[in-house]
Amino acid sequence: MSGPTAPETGAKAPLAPPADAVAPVRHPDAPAPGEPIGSHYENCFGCGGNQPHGLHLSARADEGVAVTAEFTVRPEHQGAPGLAHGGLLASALDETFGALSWLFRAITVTGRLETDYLLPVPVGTVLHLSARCEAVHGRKYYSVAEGRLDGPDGPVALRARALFIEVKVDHFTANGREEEINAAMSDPDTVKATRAFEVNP
Ligand SMILES: CCCCCCCCCC(=O)SCCNC(=O)CCNC(=O)[C@H](O)C(C)(C)COP(=O)(O)OP(=O)(O)OC[C@H]1O[C@@H](n2cnc3c(N)ncnc32)[C@H](O)[C@@H]1OP(=O)(O)O
Repeated sequence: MSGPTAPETGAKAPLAPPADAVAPVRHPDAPAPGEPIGSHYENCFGCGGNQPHGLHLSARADEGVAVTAEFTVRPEHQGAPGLAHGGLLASALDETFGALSWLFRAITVTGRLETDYLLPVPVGTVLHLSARCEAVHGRKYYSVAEGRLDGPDGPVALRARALFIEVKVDHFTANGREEEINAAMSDPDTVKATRAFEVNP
C-alpha cells in the first residue's frame, strides 16, 4: 500500500544540535539591530510585495544572531472561520527562520520545521515573531522561534524549532522553473542580494 512515509529516524530525527555544534557567528556585514531586512524576492509568498494573498511579512535584525518579524493575519489566511490556517502560520515561522540567513550570511533552506500551536490566531491579529539561531554544525543551522499575539510581549501562540541547511545559489538555478529563474536573474536587486552572499561566504 502506498502513502506518506514518516521522516527518517536516527540522525535526521532530533532538532536539538549535536554536542559538537558551535555557536553561530553574527556576520560583520549583517544588518544592524533594528534595521529592516527587506524582501529577498518580490514573488515570495512570505515576504514578497508582489503576492496579493501572501503574508507580506516584514523582518528586522535583532541583537546577536536573531530577527524579529510581523505580519497581519488577513481574511485570505483563514483555515477555520475567523482563524488563521495552521499551515500558513508555519509559513510565517519558516519565513522568519529564513531571515536569519542575513545575520550569518549563508544561504539556507528549510530542512525540518516543527511547530507547537498553543493558541488560536484570529483574523486581524498582528503576529509578532522572533527567531534566534542557537547552533551551527557544518552546513546545519539550528534555530528556535516563537509567535506572540497583540505585541512583542503578548501571549505566546506559536513555538517552533527548525533545521536549515546551507546551500549554494545553484540550489535555486538548478531546481527552479526556468522562466522564474531567468526573470529573477535579470532583476538587479535579486542579483545584488545573491552576490552579497557569494562574496561573503
Ligand atoms: C537568498 C536566500 C533565500 C532564502 C529563502 C527563505 C525562504 C524560507 C525558507 C524556505 O521555505 S526554503 C524552501 C523549503 N525547503 C526546501 O525546499 C529544501 C528541500 N530539500 C533539499 O533541497 C535538500 O534536501 C537539502 C538542500 C535541504 C539537503 O540536501 P543536500 O544534498 O544538500 O544535503 P544532505 O542531504 O547531504 O544533508 C546535509 C546535512 O543536513 C542533514 N539533513 C538534511 N535534511 C535533513 C532533514 N530534513 N532533517 C534533519 N537533517 C537533515 C543531513 O543529515 C546532513 O547532515 P550531516 O552533514 O551531519 O551528514
